[in-house]
Amino acid sequence: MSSLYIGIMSGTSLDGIDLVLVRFSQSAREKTQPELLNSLLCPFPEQLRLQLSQLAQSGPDELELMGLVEQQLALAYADAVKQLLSRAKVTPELISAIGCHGQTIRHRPYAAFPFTYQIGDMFRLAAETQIRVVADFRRKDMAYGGQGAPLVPAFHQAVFANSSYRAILNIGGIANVTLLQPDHPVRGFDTGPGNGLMDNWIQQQGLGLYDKDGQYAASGAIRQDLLADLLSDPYFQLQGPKSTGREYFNDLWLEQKLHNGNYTPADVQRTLTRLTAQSIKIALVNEAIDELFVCGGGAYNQVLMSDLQQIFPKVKLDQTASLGVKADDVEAMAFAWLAYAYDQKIPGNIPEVTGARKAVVLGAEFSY
Ligand SMILES: Nc1ncnc2c1ncn2[C@@H]1O[C@H](COP(=O)(O)OP(=O)(O)OP(=O)(O)O)[C@@H](O)[C@H]1O
Ligand SMILES: CC(=O)N[C@H]1[C@@H]2OC[C@@H](O2)[C@@H](O)[C@@H]1O[C@H](C)C(=O)O
Repeated sequence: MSSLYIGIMSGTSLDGIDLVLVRFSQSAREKTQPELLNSLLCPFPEQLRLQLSQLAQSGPDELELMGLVEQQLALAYADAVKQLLSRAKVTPELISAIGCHGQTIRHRPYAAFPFTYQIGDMFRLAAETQIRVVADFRRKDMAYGGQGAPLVPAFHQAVFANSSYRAILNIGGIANVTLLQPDHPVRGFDTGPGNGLMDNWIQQQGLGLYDKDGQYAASGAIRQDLLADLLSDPYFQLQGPKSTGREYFNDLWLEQKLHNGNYTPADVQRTLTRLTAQSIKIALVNEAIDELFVCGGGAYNQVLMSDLQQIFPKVKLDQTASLGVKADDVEAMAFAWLAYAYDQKIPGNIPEVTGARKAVVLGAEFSY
């Protein structure tokens, strides 16, 4: 028995929608490797990207904007699904479900009443595609006292674990790491900023949406005083479980750190790149990892990758592509897997990772 699932991830970078078409065979309990059949990245229309970015921070009339944006987002997801199906030459009735992350617009695990919001009208997505949708994966973990993030570690364990001490590092807008240590419970947490601060900074300079291959950072120098200031944030010293978001590591956070410092824009970009690498080192300082596999868009930033190799000289550093899954596809595959896990009644969270009181099946179903 095999079944087809679609995974949809649109993450904190707001670069667009990552989709995958995956085949699962038998039960996931039998360590079946999910087979990637097709994938697609659909950039957000500019207006939608700007609105999502606006919603990720406090502003006027947020509810009205959220209502409008949720519908447009669902339509953008549906359009992307149709493109994927036509590329793969597969019809909707062959798909068991879409696992859709939705778009995080607020993540507040440390609020008096912790909450997390992923938007996108999943009923509209189901109706538009005529495929059932499994979504809203984070809130059940939170209901059991967890952070609601990160959720990918269970998938990383299912697909990437072997007999060496492996860390899987996702560098998206925010960065998160999974520690796959043989004979130990899986651990994982958000290390802090990934590409998000770098993206914001280069956008402010009017030099594009992101620092392609790290070329802009390469034109600057690391400013040690600024780096020390950035690393003085208490988040970096917190032990896991911990998670964060771009409502914390954002322009305002950076502005406060830059205050009156006299840094060239290129030096700031270079220092932010080092910040991502250095904060990952702080998180892993007591871990004798053998291998570090990187996924997420940050895997393509050559300056960041070479910083990581410099900081972890003895560790084998590579992209997850060398394990068979392209850097861009890992998160979307994880959400296809979470939908599959929902159908198989397999818990999607790991209590050691999120801090939840127990492992539970995550998600909710939206029928068409
Ligand atoms: N060629 C490249 N060079 C440098 N950076 C790149 C390149 N390609 C992508 N990126 C970076 O990767 C980002 C997108 O990464 P990704 O899609 O993994 O993030 P996300 O899934 O939105 O975020 P998160 O994992 O936090 O939810 C871009 O915003 C950009 O900063
Ligand atoms: C609340 C939220 O959307 N968190 C994201 C974000 O992006 C990276 C990091 O912060 C991670 O914790 C999480 O995404 C991945 C998919 C996760 O849950 O594992």
